[in-house]
Amino acid sequence: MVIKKICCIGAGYVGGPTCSVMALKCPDITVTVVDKSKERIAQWNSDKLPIYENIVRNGNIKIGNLSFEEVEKFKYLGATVTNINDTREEIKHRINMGNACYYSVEKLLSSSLLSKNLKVRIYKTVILPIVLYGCETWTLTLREEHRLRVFENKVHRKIFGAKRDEVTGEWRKLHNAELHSLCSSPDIIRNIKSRRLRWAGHVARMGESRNAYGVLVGRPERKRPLGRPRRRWEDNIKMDLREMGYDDRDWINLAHDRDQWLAYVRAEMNLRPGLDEVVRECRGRNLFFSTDIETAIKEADLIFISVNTPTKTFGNGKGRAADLKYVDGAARMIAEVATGDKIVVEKSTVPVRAAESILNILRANNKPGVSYQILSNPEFLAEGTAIDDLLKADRVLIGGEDTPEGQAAIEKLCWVYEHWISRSNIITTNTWSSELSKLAANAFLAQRISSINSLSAVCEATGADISEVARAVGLDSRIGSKFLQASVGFGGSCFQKDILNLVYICECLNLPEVAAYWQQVIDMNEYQKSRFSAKVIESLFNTVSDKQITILGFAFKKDTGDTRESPAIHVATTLLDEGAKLHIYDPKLQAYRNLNSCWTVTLREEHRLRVFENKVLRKIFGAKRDEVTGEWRKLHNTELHALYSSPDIIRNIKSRRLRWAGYVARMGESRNAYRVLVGRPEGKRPVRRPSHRWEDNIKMDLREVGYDDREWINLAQDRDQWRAYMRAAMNLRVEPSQIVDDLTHPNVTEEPEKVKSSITIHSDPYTATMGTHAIVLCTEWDEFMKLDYERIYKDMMKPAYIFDGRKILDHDRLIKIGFQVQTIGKRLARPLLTRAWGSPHQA
Ligand SMILES: NC(=O)C1=CN([C@@H]2O[C@H](COP(=O)(O)OP(=O)(O)OC[C@H]3O[C@@H](n4cnc5c(N)ncnc54)[C@H](O)[C@@H]3O)[C@@H](O)[C@H]2O)C=CC1
Ligand SMILES: O=C(O)[C@H]1O[C@H](OP(=O)(O)OP(=O)(O)OC[C@H]2O[C@@H](n3ccc(=O)[nH]c3=O)[C@H](O)[C@@H]2O)[C@H](O)[C@@H](O)[C@@H]1O
Repeated sequence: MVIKKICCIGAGYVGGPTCSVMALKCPDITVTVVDKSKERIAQWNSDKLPIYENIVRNGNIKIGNLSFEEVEKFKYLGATVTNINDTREEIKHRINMGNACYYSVEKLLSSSLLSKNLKVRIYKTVILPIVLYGCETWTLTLREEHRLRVFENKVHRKIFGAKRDEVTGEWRKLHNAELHSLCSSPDIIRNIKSRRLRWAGHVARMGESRNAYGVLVGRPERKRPLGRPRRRWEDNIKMDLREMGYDDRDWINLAHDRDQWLAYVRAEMNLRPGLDEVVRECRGRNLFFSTDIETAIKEADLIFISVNTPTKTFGNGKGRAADLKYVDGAARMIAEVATGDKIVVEKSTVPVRAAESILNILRANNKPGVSYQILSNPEFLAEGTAIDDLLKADRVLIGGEDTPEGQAAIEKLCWVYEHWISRSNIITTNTWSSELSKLAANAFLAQRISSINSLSAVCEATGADISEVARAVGLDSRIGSKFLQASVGFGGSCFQKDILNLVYICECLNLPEVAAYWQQVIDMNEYQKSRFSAKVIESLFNTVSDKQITILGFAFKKDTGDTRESPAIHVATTLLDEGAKLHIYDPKLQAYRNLNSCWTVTLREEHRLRVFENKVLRKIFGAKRDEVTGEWRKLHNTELHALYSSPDIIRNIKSRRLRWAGYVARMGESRNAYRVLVGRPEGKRPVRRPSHRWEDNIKMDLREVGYDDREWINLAQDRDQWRAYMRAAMNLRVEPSQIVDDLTHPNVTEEPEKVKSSITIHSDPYTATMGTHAIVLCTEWDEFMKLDYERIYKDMMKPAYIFDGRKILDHDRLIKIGFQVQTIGKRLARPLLTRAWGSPHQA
């Protein structure tokens, strides 16, 4: 049996990315990810994935005394330059030249005497330079990128030859995905982007005396013609930089630092695809997201269980043991619907010997003709770098039974991974070792953080600097430098839960000393979070009651939208308990909100309607006295929404639109309105993106409330169901609720209403810090390093405090601006305030 179909139960942080990479790298396998949550599947099937991871006009021209005739195009150093900087023609010409060269060496490329490596080298040294001549100045559009890729794929196809189809036995051309997995070097577009960046840096450093620089920074004087401006070369540069996480607009300054710029040029070449790109490439081809769990299980040869395994909140082992109810549920579902032989793979992190429980469930419900093999294949990816971790995994661990059937199942899973991971990096063990290794890996990683955090307290008490200690220790190759970054404490959905689980297992095995040893890793983390929160309160003269405090960053680490077990929750809760008013800003949680509203087509119209509504509401609720300046001011939009509890104007429109849509859908064919809805225009569609239709709006509104089936007209026939969707659309909150939910969860507070009234979520770091007494930085987002702290300082209450829980800010600069700065594991000189409070944490 070769694996043809894979099903993965659980479309979360593990299931989604893992299967996307599998689909990318295994074009011969169909991968279906199923989940019981309709909303999650709808997001995976939309453009907004549920996980965030982590580019001259008329008239003669006069220069000085010289007059130049305007021409439409001319050749300069062999490249065609046009008057409207249209590089399409030049790119076409270059591809033609490349083709001519390709045909002259075609025989070599298909020769059986030369190795594939040598042929690839011929392509890179003979053909590619001809195509890429002058590419540094190209402005690429998607169409041109496509043409260039088609050319490169043609050459690669010649080099790598045909493939015998496993099903039909016939020879066939290699698919693009197969070509990409055979070709390890960066593709032609990466090459162009990297060269373009190198040239851009060169031009930016040229200085004002040079023409090329003048063209770059100069702005044309005349009025811009109507219509969307065409993409400029500089836009390409900015887009390329943004792809690599540099979103500052002032790239010319960046280019002056040659080393930094070179790092970007190199990074461009090595940029791997993000989650969005991988999903976009595979979805609908061999990657599917669905809620039809039964069919996917029935059809699959191999089933991954990637469901969540949270800490138990009840019964035996409450607060420590892993809750296996979702794993159980998935196993029962498999037992119920499976037909034929299945390999069931535990991807979720589970306690040791969990495979046994799964097997018991499957065997107890055994049906004739069905047999199972259970494998353990834990996942080691980290959020935010999932695709990279999956593509370049240090190791893949597969545990199975030491029986011929068990070994055969291991071989089959190895075969899947061997599509992109070398065999030497695939380790096979017995099932229990594999399960324990996952818990052990997380425990070791968390232990390092707790170890360095424990020493950060010693540093603060002695004057040592934890960064220097970490560096000195980490340079010992036996220790290594990773995971030695002192912080406000580790968070995330796994470290704490997995170590608690390990502790519980040890207790059950009557190994109390081992249990106590690992428990200490968690205790140290709790101590670190409490110590940091206490430092904030103490520094603010031991009271934060009614003080405004800004929390910068709420995710448990940068580059993720996940807030599970985030240390920010601990810090925020402690401050709220002490009566503080919190203003919270997190770039990612904000971005989610922006994307949310992008789902609605006519953003401009929505904006106009909201502006109108806000004007009326402002009149109704009047002005507000500013707490800082004491002056009367207009209410901000967020304040208006907090005061106005009914659904806003857009919700109203969406709900009414759905009501009408249901009505039309039920009209029947005799009515014109119905015919307009279902009819399709006959003529050819004009070339350009089709404008959004009313029906698209309806579909989007439905998707927002979790209905992703395309057959909405059928749904509308059921009046009750339709009404339920209409109501849902009316009550959908657009505001991000994740932070509020985290802080009002019953485990966190007994007074959710009080908490809600004490927190404000901001969409901008500057409004979040306005009039605040202190800033507490909880997540190490890059954006926080680039904020305008002079501006922030001006708008804050004095003395202005910053507590850097991630050690990422330039403390000397902040102190110069006037801030009182506190961080982890280091005493900072505080020139303005010399008063001592008798605390060892105070400098
Ligand atoms: N988040 C991470 O970075 C990593 C997580 N893990 C482990 O992987 C497992 C999954 O973690 P995440 O993906 O973060 O969880 P998640 O909570 O993001 O996703 C789990 C998904 O499973 C679905 N689900 C639960 N029971 C189901 C059922 N019976 N049928 C269909 N769908 C069902 C849920 O609706 C949810 O969408 C956990 O055991 C975790 O410890 C392992 C490595 C990394
Ligand atoms: O089993 C899991 O779920 C995963 O858990 C972690 O991945 P993740 O939790 O996504 O994130 P990490 O990068 O490990 O960070 C965890 C926490 O530790 C903190 N941290 C990390 C490193 C460090 O030096 N200091 C530090 O405080 C981070 O800020 C974050 O709050 C592991 O790194 C993954 O290998 C593992 O697969």
